[in-house]
Amino acid sequence: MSHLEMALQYLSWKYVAAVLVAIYIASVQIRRYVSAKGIQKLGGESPRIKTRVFYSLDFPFWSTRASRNNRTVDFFDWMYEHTGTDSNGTGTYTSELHILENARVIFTADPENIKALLTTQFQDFGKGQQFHDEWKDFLGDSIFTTDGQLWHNSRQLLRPMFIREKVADLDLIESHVRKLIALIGPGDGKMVVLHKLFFRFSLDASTHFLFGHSVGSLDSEQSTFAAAFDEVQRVQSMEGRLGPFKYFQSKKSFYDGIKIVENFIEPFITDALAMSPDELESKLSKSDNFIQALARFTRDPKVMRDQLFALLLAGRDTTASTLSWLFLELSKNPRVVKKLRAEINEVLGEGGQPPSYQNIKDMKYLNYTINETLRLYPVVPFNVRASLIDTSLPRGGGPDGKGPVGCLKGTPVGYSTLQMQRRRDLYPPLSPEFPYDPLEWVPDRWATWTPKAWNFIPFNGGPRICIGQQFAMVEMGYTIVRILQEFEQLVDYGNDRSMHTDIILTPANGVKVGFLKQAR
Ligand code: HEM
Repeated sequence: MSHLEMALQYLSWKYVAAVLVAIYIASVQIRRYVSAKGIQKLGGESPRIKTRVFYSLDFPFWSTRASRNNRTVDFFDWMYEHTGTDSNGTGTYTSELHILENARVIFTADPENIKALLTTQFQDFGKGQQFHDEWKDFLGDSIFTTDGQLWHNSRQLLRPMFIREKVADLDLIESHVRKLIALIGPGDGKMVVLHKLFFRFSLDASTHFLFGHSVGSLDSEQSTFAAAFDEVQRVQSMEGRLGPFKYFQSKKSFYDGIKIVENFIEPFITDALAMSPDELESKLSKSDNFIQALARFTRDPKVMRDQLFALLLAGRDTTASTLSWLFLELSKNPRVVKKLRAEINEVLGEGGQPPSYQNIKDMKYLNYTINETLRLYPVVPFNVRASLIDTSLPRGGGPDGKGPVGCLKGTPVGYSTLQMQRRRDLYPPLSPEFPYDPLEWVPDRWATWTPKAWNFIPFNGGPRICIGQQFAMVEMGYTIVRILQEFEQLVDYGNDRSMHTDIILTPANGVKVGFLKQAR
């Protein structure tokens, strides 16, 4: 007879259960006490977000509901306001949630803290193990999911693919822009569901750039590849929001989607690996495709698969979504369309000549327009890092919020560029010299205003700054120029500016625009 069975002869089950519960509660209290002491030593806590239910179990419900209703920004505003922050500059834009027995998540929209996360304390914060584990089925050990040496290797591997000659391969983009313009139609003002076309366009351009072969989604509306990739992203993003409840979500469609994308990519990897390093070297040229270039640096198909998935995610929806927001705003701002067209005609003449890389770089108003879109609608609106060691964030802790915030190893820190770039207190006060409301889309503000360092970071900053920034700016600039060379005026079919936040920020109700060849 075991000791437990002997003890049970003398004790009732109720008694044992009560003792176990007491032990559990005591252990939770002890762990909380130890954590609190550790946090105090490193800095302090930021203001706590209070929810209605025990252990904040209702938080995942509220955040998921806000996302479903396209109210994520309001939800985050509520989070900060209810912990003493407002848009006049009161408070710290840093607060924290204590969830379950002893888990803690910090949220911040403070440029000082974001700078620490991304650059000054780069060694202290990274993607972290939990992020890696949550994303590994999708993005494997790619540049997006790793830290330290593994990340560094990926960055080294991918850097040569973004050299200027690759970035400036405008012929590749032109072939897809032509199809896009053909689908926009004859310029009779009829409604075009533009965001869908942009997503198809950027998928074609990205797959062409990455695999040397476009999936041709502009050729046929029903693209299995696009639907599969969208579904994988949807489930992945939902998982982050559901927190501890993620295990109740079915992931069948997620794994099916991954299989479809893998089956598409696999033959290209096999072909590239079938070439010897010498063959690949001799093929090296501007028209070399990305996979072949990658195969000169790695012969591991898994490494190639992971990096290609990461780049597909990074390169496709980001540019499509930014273009969607930009044209949504253009449809409401005919004055900006006129100014853009005037600049295009001044640089390229009225004959519709395609712009060069340098032309795009030199068009000031075009770049203001893209930057203004990335300011108000940064396509990666929320992001996360985790402390890799016991450390602290510089601001938001202590009674006045000016002290550091202690972060024990493994603490997730969510940061939001969207929230930060919309903070009124980070802009000059409205005046006759600066009449531009920060919450309005006005490209002209860039002529007289330069954001302070770390107040505008749509591509992130520091060592992990977006590797595709130049590629994206050129692809978007080129596309805008080509469309506006073709059409003189846009018609707004009742677009609204509500925002949907999945992994990226998209117009919640799409973008419906008419195009006119000649202004009415
Ligand atoms: C409007 C367009 C784009 C925006 C706003 C954007 C923004 C960003 C942001 C915010 C990050 C940081 C993510 C993080 O560290 O958590 C990032 C990383 C990255 N982006 Fe972009 N991106 C854009 C387009 C592209 C394109 C076109 C490519 C490639 C074809 C690309 C490739 C990457 C890669 C590889 C990383 C990871 C860098 C690293 O961790 O070292 N991006 N991007």
